[in-house]
Amino acid sequence: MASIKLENVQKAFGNVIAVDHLDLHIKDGEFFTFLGPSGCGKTTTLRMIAGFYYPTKGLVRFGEKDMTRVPPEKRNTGMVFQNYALFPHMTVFENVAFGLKVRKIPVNEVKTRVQDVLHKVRLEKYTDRQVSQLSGGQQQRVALARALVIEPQILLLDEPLSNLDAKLRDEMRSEILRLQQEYKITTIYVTHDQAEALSMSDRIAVFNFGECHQVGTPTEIYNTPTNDFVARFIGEINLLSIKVDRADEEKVHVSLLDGSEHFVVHNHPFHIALEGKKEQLALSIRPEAIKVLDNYMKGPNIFKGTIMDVEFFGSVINLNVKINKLVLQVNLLNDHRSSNFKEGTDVYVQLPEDQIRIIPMVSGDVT
Ligand SMILES: Nc1ncnc2c1ncn2[C@@H]1O[C@H](COP(=O)(O)OP(=O)(O)OP(=O)(O)O)[C@@H](O)[C@H]1O
Repeated sequence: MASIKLENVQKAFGNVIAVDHLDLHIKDGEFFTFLGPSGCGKTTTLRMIAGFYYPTKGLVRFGEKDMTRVPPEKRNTGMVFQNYALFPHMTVFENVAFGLKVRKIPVNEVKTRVQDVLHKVRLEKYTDRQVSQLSGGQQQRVALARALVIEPQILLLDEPLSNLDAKLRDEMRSEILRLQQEYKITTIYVTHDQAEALSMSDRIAVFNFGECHQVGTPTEIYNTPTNDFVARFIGEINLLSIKVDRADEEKVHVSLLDGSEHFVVHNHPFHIALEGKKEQLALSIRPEAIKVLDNYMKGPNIFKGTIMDVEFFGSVINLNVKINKLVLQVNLLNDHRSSNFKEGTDVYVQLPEDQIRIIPMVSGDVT
């Protein structure tokens, strides 16, 4: 096992800065995910950890050891690539044994180690099968076995499930987690799929345009995104451009930019840190945090609106509710009230003040 530290890392390819100002500390045994849209620098970062690329600036450490310019074969990392990169005309055994043979491990030991790892990934019956005759999921297991057989300190997985269909992907997700827990190996998982990231990771780093926007546990990232990019990339969110009218220790009073619609927000310490920020601010609230009231109540953040459309998903119902010029998305669990929600119906909605966060907008304007 090993912890990994990236210190102020930058990687440039000519004029293209693929990764910049990157500081990360991945703990021993952690399942850590790099999440972000295509081209945001996830693979480049993974490759700097594997040693396939050296950073233009900054340091890569395993534990306290400086690994920045150590070649890949001396790093003791196991990597699984998106396209598996297996040798199609070799057998399962030969594919998995390859890395051990390169390391000049004695034949008997190679045999035992390959058999052990094939047992772990449940492929012991396929030892002599050619890789080209395996299904996608089985090939993925061979790729995992090949990475694990060298007993790496660190396991690096680059979008390992993207070539599998939805059902197999679910199966392999639990398989990867099971293996990671069994081997207790520090693992970095690259994906652009938020559901994978949320369900598998101990912690997630969210990337965009070569920069890391937030690092946190899945609940931190979902419940307390630090800006609009993270909020929008993970789950659904209502974002409204606002200005702050006044704030005291407990509450922040805000309104839309044209001065209409006032909101009261519970003052999290986080909001104080936003004072003096250059960016436009947004009020953010998840659609499932908004309540539809049975009857009108007096209180802050209660608005009369009209249902514009209703999307029925069985267990949940998504509404778009128009409040004057605003449209809010409201997601509700399907309960006894669901038949009341029809297009054109008036409803009272409440935005609970402790569920609202004010965040800076770093990626363009919203309502
Ligand atoms: N070898 C290279 N030469 C030049 N530019 C590169 C090279 N590798 C990556 N880039 C650029 O660096 C940026 C980050 O690429 P990277 O592959 O790390 O993104 P990614 O987040 O892994 O994307 P994807 O999910 O599509 O694989 C992109 O703009 C990409 O075009």
